[in-house]
Amino acid sequence: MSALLEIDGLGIAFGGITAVDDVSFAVRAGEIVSVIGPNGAGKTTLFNMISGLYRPSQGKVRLEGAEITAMEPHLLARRGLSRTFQNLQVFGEMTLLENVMVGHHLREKAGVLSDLLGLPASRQKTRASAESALALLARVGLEKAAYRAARTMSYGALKRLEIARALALAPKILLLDEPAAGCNAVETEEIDRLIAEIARAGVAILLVEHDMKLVMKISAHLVVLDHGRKIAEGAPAEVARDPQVIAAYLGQHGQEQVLHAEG
Ligand SMILES: Nc1ncnc2c1ncn2[C@@H]1O[C@H](COP(=O)(O)OP(=O)(O)OP(=O)(O)O)[C@@H](O)[C@H]1O
Repeated sequence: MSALLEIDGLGIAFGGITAVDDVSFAVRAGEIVSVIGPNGAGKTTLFNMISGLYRPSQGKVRLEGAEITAMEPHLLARRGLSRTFQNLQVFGEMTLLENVMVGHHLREKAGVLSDLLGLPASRQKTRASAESALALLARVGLEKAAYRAARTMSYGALKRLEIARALALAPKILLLDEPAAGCNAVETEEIDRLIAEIARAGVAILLVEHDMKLVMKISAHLVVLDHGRKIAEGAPAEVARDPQVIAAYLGQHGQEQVLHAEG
């Protein structure tokens, strides 16, 4: 099976300091790949390059064989790559449904102007996107709260809302930056199940996450960064036994979680 997303020698420097250096790996369709590493290793910077927020100073990104390096995020979304952010990016005063519809609109061909003018085609389109937004909320277990303001929801629910909004772009690959950060154990379990379900439906997932229990349980493949460089990659069990990875990141605690997740 050929790769869906190819990261080829990607790197970037800020003011002469290299944040990410010559990182390469691939993600196949429907596969869950996680990028792990200590704080400041370059994980979010890598995501920002892949998702078109930063222009890399070296290397290329390809989606389905076509080069997409430094392409604007809305064009990437149309090609099937969407992402969530480490910090919540929801609109508190809007309902959950409206929050998802904002994501859906990015994918629509008709412009904002026809919406503002309230043209019939646009009204029909709005109805259609409300229906699909409701279906997406159901997919993340939030359909009962569709008409509640986002600010009234728990943190874990809002993390799932963000995933629903990213799914509104009908991605082939979804980049999730710390989807379980700040979540309690129950919320993390829900996120864990949701990610696995999305991947089963054929959407590839590229994940940055510090919760090693979650990472080890759901990932097919791990990429380990340290000081901007890839120091290891492979199956979770393999990576967990790599002395360099243990020294740089996992330590004894993380390794125990891996062995536990395997068992
Ligand atoms: N816009 C920027 N300007 C300058 N330096 C930056 C910028 N973005 C990131 N960096 C630097 O790049 C390095 C990698 O940071 P990054 O946030 O990617 O790490 P991370 O692995 O995501 O860390 P964490 O786990 O804490 O989220 C850090 O030294 C950071 O200070």
